[in-house]
Order: sequence, then structure tokens, then C-alpha cells
Amino acid sequence: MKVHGKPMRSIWLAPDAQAAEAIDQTRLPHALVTVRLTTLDEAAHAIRSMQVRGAPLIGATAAYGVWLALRADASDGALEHGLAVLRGTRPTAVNLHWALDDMRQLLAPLPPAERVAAALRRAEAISDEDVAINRAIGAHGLKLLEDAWARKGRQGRLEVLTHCNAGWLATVDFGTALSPIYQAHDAGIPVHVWVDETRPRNQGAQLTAWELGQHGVPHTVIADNVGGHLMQHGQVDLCIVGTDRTTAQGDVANKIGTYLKALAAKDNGVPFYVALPSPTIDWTLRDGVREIPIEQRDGTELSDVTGRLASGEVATVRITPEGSPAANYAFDVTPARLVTALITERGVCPASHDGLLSLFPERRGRAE
Ligand SMILES: CSC[C@H]1O[C@H](OP(=O)(O)O)[C@H](O)[C@@H]1O
Repeated sequence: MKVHGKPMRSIWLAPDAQAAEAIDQTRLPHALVTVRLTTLDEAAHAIRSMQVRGAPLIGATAAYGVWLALRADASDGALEHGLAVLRGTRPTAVNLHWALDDMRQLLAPLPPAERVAAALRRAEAISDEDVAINRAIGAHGLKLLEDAWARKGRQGRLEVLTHCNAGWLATVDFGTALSPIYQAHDAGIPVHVWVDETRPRNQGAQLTAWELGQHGVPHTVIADNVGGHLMQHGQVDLCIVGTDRTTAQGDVANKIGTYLKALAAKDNGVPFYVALPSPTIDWTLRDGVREIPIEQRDGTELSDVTGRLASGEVATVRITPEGSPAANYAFDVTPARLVTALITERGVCPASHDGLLSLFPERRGRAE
């Protein structure tokens, strides 16, 4: 996407080809800072600390992380160590595990001398594939937004609510949930986005709002608990969110609070869509509530808030009493029954096993 008019991805090969570079998302929206990743540990830290975040971007970063590990040591032991370190960074986004399995399947059979070049080629291919997938999700999602706009008589604004950040910052480019919104905006549909702030890491307030502003998409930041009220008053035409892991039955793991938004949407007859790139489908799982691992992060992400002072200085302040414990669950699971449809790169389908198999028939009968 463009930043100050200049095309940009969220992660890229450094011009000297000796590192990966990425936008440090912990510095947005107050500063646009690039972080240079030269080692396995720097790549792992970038994922763990959420300098890079979002399921597809986590997968791409992990692929570059394997390349960085092998640049230092291309032995079997170093490959396995690198895969293990990266696999241990964050548990919920299945793209991380898909990308690492993909890299291992490619690299383990190769002679060490061939591994570094092959790893970089694959990391770049994974990034390019993500961009193509997200463009396609945008095109399929655009049709849903055009239909919603037509149903509304093309009057006023098309009101879309989104949760967290599933924009181009959460991917290599274009985003998943925001991709149809960008394409609708560019097609001249007067779309307006209600942006859930998404406590505690504020991916909506700090990242989605920044992205939409950069592209000129009208939006309003709201507290996480406002969405149900807006839906009750007819101010939301549809919801569209991303996902970190979706089961073969269509249960959707996404940022904490997504489930509550889906319940409000169901209660108010508001369509609830999930933008789902295929590397985010976990074909091995059926019951998402029972089986998807939910990341718990440090309580200081809840007790502390970082922002910019009037002086322009960025500071962190504590908002909870000293000694009050904080529980920081990072994801929840929305059962398929609350999902209107899944928007994949191959088209739109019901949130069900048959729905997914209709778009991915090659998965029928495979023992996962
Ligand atoms: C397109 S994946 C975006 C997905 O990832 C986010 O989680 P996090 O910011 O913790 O990496 C959130 O669940 C988004 O919907």
C-alpha cells in the first residue's frame, strides 16, 4: 500500500540483501520506523514483541527468520533450532506453523550449501503469494460490499465495522479484512469504517486508523464496547474481520472481542464476514473453542498504556492500581454458526466443512 504516496510493504528484503526489514508496528501511529532483522533472534523478537504482527505477516517473518538462521549456520541442527525458536514465539496464528512446516519440508532434504539461497527464495515467494491471496480476497469481498451497497439503495454511506487490524500491516500487503474495503473505496463506494480500538494493544486505534487514514478511507475510532449499540441503531451494514486460525468446520480464532461482536451482529441481523486466506485454515482441527490454543500475554499490556504527550514525547503510563493482577487473553473463538460467510482467495463460502471443501476440493478425504 502507499505511505505518504510511496508504495510500501510491511516486510521486505533489505537493499543489501543481508537482512530483512519491516515496519516496527509498536512505533505506529506516532512514528514510521523500520526495524532491520539480521539474525534468528531478532526475527523471533520481532514476532514475540509484535513489532510485526498479524497471522500472514507472522508467517512471512518466520520464513525470513529461517533464512537468517541458516545464514549463520546451515547445518541440520541449526535448521531444527531455528524452526523451534520461531515456533515458540506465538501459539495462535497457524500461519506461523504453516510457514515453518513449509520451510522445513523444502530445506531439510537439501545439502546445507544450497539451503540459504533456497530459504530466501521461499521466504520471498511466501510473501508474494500472500500479496496475491489478499488481492483476490479483496476482489471477492468487493462483490459482497457492492451487493450490500445496492441493498441499501446506494444511499448515504456503506457502514462497515471491523475489529483489530487485519489490514496491510497484518499481512505483507493489501490486508485481508481491509482489502475489500480498500477496493470498495477505490471503486467509488462511499464506505465508512467503524474501527474498534481493540484493547489492550489497540491495533484498531493505532494501526487500522493509521492505515485507513493513509488511504483516505473515512473512519471513526470507537471503544470496543460500542459496536453492539451501533448495530442496535442500524448504523452497521456489515462486519468484516480477519482471523489467526480457522478450523475445517469454520470456527474462527481472532483477536479477543471478536466473538462478542459476532454475538451482537447475530442478535441484530448484521452480516458478519471473515476474510480468510487459505494458509490460515487449520485443516487438522474441528472444534475451535476446544482445540485452538489461545495466547495469554503479559498483564502489563493491560495495566500500561503508551501514547504521545502534548510535548510530542511518547510515554508509557500505568492505568491500574499497583498490585492489581491483569489477565491478558489475546484471542477468542467465534463458532461457525455466528459467521455469515468466509471470504477466501478462491471465493466466498459458508463457514462450514462442506463450504470450505467446495472451494478447496483437494482437501476432501485427506487425513490431516
Ligand atoms: C490478517 S491476520 C490479523 C489478525 O491478527 C491479529 O492478531 P495480532 O495483532 O495479535 O497479531 C488480529 O487477530 C487480526 O485479526
